[in-house]
Amino acid sequence: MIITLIVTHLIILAIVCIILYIISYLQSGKRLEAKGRHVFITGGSSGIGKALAIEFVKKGACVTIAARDQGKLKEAETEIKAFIKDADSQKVQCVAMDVSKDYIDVERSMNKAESQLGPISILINCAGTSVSGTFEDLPLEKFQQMMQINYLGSVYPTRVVVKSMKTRRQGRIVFVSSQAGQLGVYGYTAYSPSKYALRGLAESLQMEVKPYNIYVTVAFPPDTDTPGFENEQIGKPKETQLISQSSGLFKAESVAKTIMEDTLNGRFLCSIGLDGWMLGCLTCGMTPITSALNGIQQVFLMGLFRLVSAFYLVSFDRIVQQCHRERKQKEKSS
Ligand SMILES: NC(=O)C1=CN([C@@H]2O[C@H](COP(=O)(O)OP(=O)(O)OC[C@H]3O[C@@H](n4cnc5c(N)ncnc54)[C@H](OP(=O)(O)O)[C@@H]3O)[C@@H](O)[C@H]2O)C=CC1
Ligand SMILES: CCCCCCCCCCCCCCCC(=O)[C@@H](N)CO
Repeated sequence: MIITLIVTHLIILAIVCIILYIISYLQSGKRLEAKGRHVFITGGSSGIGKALAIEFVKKGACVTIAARDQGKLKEAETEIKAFIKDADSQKVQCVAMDVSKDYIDVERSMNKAESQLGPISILINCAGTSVSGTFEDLPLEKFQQMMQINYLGSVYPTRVVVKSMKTRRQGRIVFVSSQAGQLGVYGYTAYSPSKYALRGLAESLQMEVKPYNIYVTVAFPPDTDTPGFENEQIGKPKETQLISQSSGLFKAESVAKTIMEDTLNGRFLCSIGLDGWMLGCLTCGMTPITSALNGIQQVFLMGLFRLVSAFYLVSFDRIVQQCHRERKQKEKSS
């Protein structure tokens, strides 16, 4: 009796695995080799973007980094060039542009980069910034600024490359969201929505461009030790700090390695770390199933992770209550 039960379960499990394997095979792109490709990275002069540039150069790619500050760009360019393997075929260059202001300017800068290093095969939208504070304390302009830089600043560069990627029937487009684009966090009422928006964009765009052999990846990094992260600490509410800490602090290099691998493998969802993996399974929704292993994990673990999330939510609630009490006490004593 027990043996029949076990065998039946194993058969069902095997069938689920086979189905998910077939689905993932149909949905993911074939691996793209980075060697010789032109990789365009916005926000490539610092933090995660710079680490990505280094990883791609190590793989033999040609890289353009884009950001606003020319001085920082030049410094990063020199740093990245030190990782070049084949000086004859590999080039690294930088372009100064603001991803969020003027579409025509973005288009002009990117076309110029393409005239030098060839058509862009991989676009990484990494330029972004964050702001934290309570909803009523955040200046209203910040809500607009976050959407302008983090969301529209990814729409514009993507608009520039899609047409030529479609014609060439090849390409990868990456959006760097955040774990704060998977769950709302105290203090991130302006930042979180701009990162959630990227996922909506990524899902819709993937459906449109798949017939052209273009694959979209959306990455959800946790706190990562970068100049941007350091800046963000100033004025960050204690609640935001403590809640974010639950998924740890990662190195830009390891975040970049994971993003690069998932991009080259044509994976839609890219999670970093153990909590990132759990969050990815829990919030996968209707995202394309591009890895059989991920699909199987999602099917079998989603319910369990919902239970795990309840414990996290209780601990977040405690943090908020505790900070609230502390603040009240401070107000009283002053
Ligand atoms: N570090 C973290 O904890 C996490 C970061 N992220 C996301 O990862 C991305 C990179 O973050 P991180 O490496 O920490 O950031 P950094 O602040 O270290 O680097 C940001 C980069 O983006 C560029 N940039 C910013 N605004 C613009 C703009 N308007 N136009 C062009 N370039 C711009 C900056 O250069 P310049 O100022 O010269 O323009 C810089 O090169 C961001 O989108 C961030 O939201 C997600 C999760 C966690
Ligand atoms: C099964 C359920 C598991 C749940 C795990 C939950 C962990 C949530 C932590 C929230 C982290 C938010 C980090 C934002 C980082 C960021 O974007 C800024 N640093 C930008 O600069």
